[in-house]
Formats: sequence, structure tokens, C-alpha cells
Amino acid sequence: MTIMFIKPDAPSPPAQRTPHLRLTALCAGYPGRPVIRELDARFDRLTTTALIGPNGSGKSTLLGVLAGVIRPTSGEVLTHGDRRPAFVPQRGGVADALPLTVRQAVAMGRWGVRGPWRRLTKRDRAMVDSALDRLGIAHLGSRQLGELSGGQRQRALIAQGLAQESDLLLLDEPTTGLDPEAGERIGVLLGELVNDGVTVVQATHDLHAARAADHCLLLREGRLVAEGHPGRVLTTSALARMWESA
Ligand SMILES: Nc1ncnc2c1ncn2[C@@H]1O[C@H](COP(=O)(O)OP(=O)(O)OP(=O)(O)O)[C@@H](O)[C@H]1O
Repeated sequence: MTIMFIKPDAPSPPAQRTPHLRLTALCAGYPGRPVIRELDARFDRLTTTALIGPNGSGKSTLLGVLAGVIRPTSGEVLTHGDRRPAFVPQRGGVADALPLTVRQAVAMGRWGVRGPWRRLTKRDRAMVDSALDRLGIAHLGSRQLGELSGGQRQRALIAQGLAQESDLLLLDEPTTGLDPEAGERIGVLLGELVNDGVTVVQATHDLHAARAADHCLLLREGRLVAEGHPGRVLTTSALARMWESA
């Protein structure tokens, strides 16, 4: 397995997209359980990509590899980014009872820059405020994370991801459990982030969110079965085939 870092290029117009990440013959999984099999893919800079597939198809595992928390068993991950990716896990993967306020949870997004429990600078605090504002949860800053509704907690986790100020944002089912308006708001936000210089990858079961992406990868049993523009890939027949055989 090889991980190589390459300095980022200047932002380019869509016609000359450059990859942020490129995967070649990637295999990854868990001890005794191979999941991702021989996957070739690229994630272009300043685009949104949706990972789609039935339960257990390997979307979260692939995100884990992109985040650097799951080590490939073979193949190559070539990254052109120079910042650590920001990873927003599934809400269910985060302990609900953490004794933290929403603001403290979002401020943890600055730990990668500042170090754990260090005093935040004025700029750090401004980043935290901006992330809370962009997710519409500034008024919840002093509430305990564990007291929030599922959708509010989800937004707090996304705000923590934004506070990391990465150029690569990875989200695992960010709109699951959100009401339609909050889901729409996240969709708009992800588009704005691309304009701010962020490459976005989200695993999702939300077809509306997937159709709004620039690109999508369709996974089944850890293999890439289709990729391209969602309008071309997410056809009724392709989706029916996918879920019938899952
Ligand atoms: N920590 C783990 N240890 C062992 N196997 C795991 C672990 N996490 C996931 N798996 C297995 O890896 C496979 C892929 O799981 P993964 O969570 O990547 O799929 P997914 O497409 O994200 O599914 P979902 O849509 O249900 O979230 C499944 O068979 C799952 O049981």
C-alpha cells in the first residue's frame, strides 16, 4: 500500500478538473473481512461526490480510507491535498452522553490545529462561531450535546467538521434524520463549501442529496458498479437492479 502527497494545484475551471484524491486497485476492510475490492476512482478538486449503495456495500469503509482512519490492505491512495481531511462520522457512531456543550463539541474541530484542550485564539473562536452560524445552531451553543434532538446533533457534528477548515470534507450520511428543510440547508451549504475551496465527499442513502452532487460512485459489495454524473448514473432501472440484488 502506498500513500503519496502531492502539492495542490491552483483551482481550475470544470473543463480542466484536477484530482484531489485518486485510488488505484484499492482493497480495504477489517481483520478477516475484506470489504473494498480493487476499486479505481478519482475525486476531483472542488466537486461534490456522493457514494451510493445498499447497506453494507462499503460506503463508510471507503470514507474511512479517504479519512486515513482505515489503512488499505493493498492498492494506492494518491492525495493532492495538503491538509488533514475533516471527517464527519454517522451520528450513531458518536456517543450521545458526552458531557460537552455544542460549542465545546464544535471547538474540538480546532484541536487538529491547536492541540487538545488548548486555549482557542480569536481566529479559532471566529471559526467556531461561523460554523455554528452556517449550520443554523448558534442559539444552541450552550446546550449539552446529549440534550439535542438527533437532527440538531447531526448539525453540530457537521459544524465540527467545518471548524476543521480542511480542503477535504468527508461526511457519512449527513442528511439522515434531518427534516426536509434542514436537509436542503445542508445541500446548499455543501455547494457553498465547494465555492470556498473545499472538495466534498458524502456517503448517503438520500437520493435527493445524491442527485445534487457533481459526481457519484455506485457501490455494491465493495465494488464500483457505476460512476459519473448522478443524472446519468442514478436511473430508475440502475437503482432497481442495485437494490433488487442487494
Ligand atoms: N468495524 C468493523 N469490523 C468488521 N466489519 C465491519 C466493521 N464495520 C463495517 N463492517 C462490515 O463491512 C461491510 C461494509 O460496511 P460499511 O459500513 O462500509 O457499509 P455501508 O455501505 O456504509 O453500509 P450502511 O449503508 O449500512 O451504512 C459490512 O459487511 C459490515 O458488516
